[in-house]
Amino acid sequence: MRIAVGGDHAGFPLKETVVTALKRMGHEVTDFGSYDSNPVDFPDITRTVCAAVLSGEAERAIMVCGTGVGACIAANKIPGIRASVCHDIYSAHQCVEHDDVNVMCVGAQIIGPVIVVELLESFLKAEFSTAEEFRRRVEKLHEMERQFTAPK
Ligand SMILES: O=C(CO)[C@H](O)[C@H](O)[C@H](O)COP(=O)(O)O
Repeated sequence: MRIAVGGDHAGFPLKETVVTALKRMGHEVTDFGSYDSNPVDFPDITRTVCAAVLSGEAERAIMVCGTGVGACIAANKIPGIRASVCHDIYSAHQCVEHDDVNVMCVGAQIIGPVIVVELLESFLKAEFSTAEEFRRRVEKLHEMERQFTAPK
């Protein structure tokens, strides 16, 4: 799978683990930084990573910040992105199966290099259910994006 990865300064060390693990699993990885621990604002990297998903350059994305929360808020501002913070294995696959999540956000200040690899495996193996109720609910998310997106 083609995966976009990004993170801020707080996420940088764990992002390196994420990139290495994804490549080892055989995924095609685009690393959008940051590339060191110098302070960077999470909305800037999140915007770039999510743009790669929306353009089709990447099928899914992983964002790493301190808690995963800031990146998740930023990603969910972008129509077409469904992001979730996932720090447990059940959420990591259920969020795809039920909610068609395309960006998983994790916190480097919350979890470590062992759990993050299991989260990646769980998230990337999962597929969106064909069940009508889940399709209907995600379609309602699209309707909300259209309703609340300000006209330009
Ligand atoms: O977790 C985050 C946002 O939800 C960020 O990655 C930062 O860790 C957090 O905002 C703290 O910022 P700082 O500049 O590292 O103090």
